[in-house]
Order: sequence, then structure tokens, then C-alpha cells
Amino acid sequence: MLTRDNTKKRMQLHIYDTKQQVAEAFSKYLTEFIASRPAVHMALSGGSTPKIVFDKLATDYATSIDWKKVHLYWGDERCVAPTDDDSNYKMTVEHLISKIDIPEENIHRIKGESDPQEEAQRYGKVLQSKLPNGANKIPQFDLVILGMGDDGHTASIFPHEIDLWHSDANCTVAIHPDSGQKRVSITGKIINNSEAVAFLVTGESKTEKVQEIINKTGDFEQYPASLVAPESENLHWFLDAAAAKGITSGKV
Ligand SMILES: O=C(O)[C@H](O)[C@@H](O)[C@H](O)[C@H](O)COP(=O)(O)O
Repeated sequence: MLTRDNTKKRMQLHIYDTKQQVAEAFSKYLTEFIASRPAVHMALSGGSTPKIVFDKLATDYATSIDWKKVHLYWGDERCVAPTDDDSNYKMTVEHLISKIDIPEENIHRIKGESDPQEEAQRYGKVLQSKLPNGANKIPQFDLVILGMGDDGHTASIFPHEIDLWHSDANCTVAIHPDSGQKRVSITGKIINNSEAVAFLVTGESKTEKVQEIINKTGDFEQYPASLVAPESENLHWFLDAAAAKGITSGKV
């Protein structure tokens, strides 16, 4: 494991040869993380990368984790019905929730079928009421799991709307730059207030942005993923060799 200082905050890099090894390593990390706490409130990422991790958790780790003490939230959701193939909730049900013994009341989905602005407000209140909040009164996740898009977006904060990261709101409405699809997303104040943050990033298409963000080169400051710097300094990047290819050995 490499450790390096970046954006004035420390981060831990976990680099493995294959996507499968990333899934195994993250599943081990999550199992230990959950075992060490009486309850865990964690936000899941969407997209395709989590599928291999959720499949691993739902098979090899289904009984190693006490899912009754785990509360699942989402870092973002597409504004579609929960039955839509684009729904992050649907993907999570298919690859994880339908295969583990987790109480229904522990699932706190973003309602993609609702009016986006109303849902962003509602979900922001859910976080405020269900998550512990520290002295700063900001809801605090135990763990936020994030992916990163090829353009350096994370959750659903995209480069063309990077100001949404700095919103005072807990949740915001974003628009996908290509499809125009609306999304509900948690904001930077929530992500950086989390006790721990773990990126799951794999594949050649992520190499360039990972390189710029970790090495702090190029236009890294324009990528929302570069703004992830939790106050806790408990930031982990789980990467396969393809995504990590451009990381200079540098000072670690
Ligand atoms: O709703 C989403 O799409 C995600 O939450 C988003 O932030 C995702 O993590 C990245 O776009 C990476 O997606 P892939 O894993 O599909 O590359």
C-alpha cells in the first residue's frame, strides 16, 4: 500500500493488478470496517464499477458481514424509476441487496422517480435526521464509496457544474453533460465530512484523470474527484493497474 500527501491531506493508494483483486481487497476492507463498528451508515456509488464488488460481497462475504447493522444510502441517483435499467438502486438490488440478509428499513434510496428538486431536499433531510452529525451539524457518513467518471466527475458532480460541489445543501440536482439526464447527488460538504471515503476506480479509461488527480498535474483542479479530501484524512483509492498506470512513484 502506498501512502502519499495530496491536496494537503493524506490518502492511501491500494493498487492491484486486476479488477477482481480490487474487488477482493475492498471487500476485505469493508468487512473489517463494518466489524469494527456497532452500526455503519454508508453511501454507495453507482455506475458499473461497483457491480464486481457487490457480486463479491453478495457471495464470498454474504455471511461474513452482519448486514443488520449496515444502513445503505446512495451518493447519487439518476432521476429515473427504480425499475429503470439506469437506476443505481436497481443495480444495487440486483447485485447485492437481493442476495444479503439486510432489513428493508436499512435501505434509504434516493427516489429517482420523484421531482428532482423536491427529492434533493427530501434526501437532504433524511441524511440530517438519520446520520450522526458532529459539532459542525453536518450529517456524517461512516463511509462514502465513490466512483470516478472518465471526465473526473464523482457522485454526480460533473466538471461543467463543479460549483455544485460547494453547495450549502446536503444534496443537489445535477445534469449529465452528455445525456442531459437529471441526477440527485450528495455534495462536497457531505463527502468531505465522512469518517472515511473509498474510491473504487478501474480500467484504462480512468488512467489520465487518476494520473492528474493523484499527481496534481494538468487540469486536476477542474475535476470534482480532485476535491475529495475528507477532514478525517481517511481517504482510500482502490485502483487496478490499468487505472493507476500514470501514477508517478514520487514521494509516498
Ligand atoms: O451514478 C453514477 O454513474 C455514479 O455514481 C458515478 O459517479 C460513477 O461512479 C462514475 O460515473 C463511474 O462510473 P463507472 O463505474 O460506470 O465507470
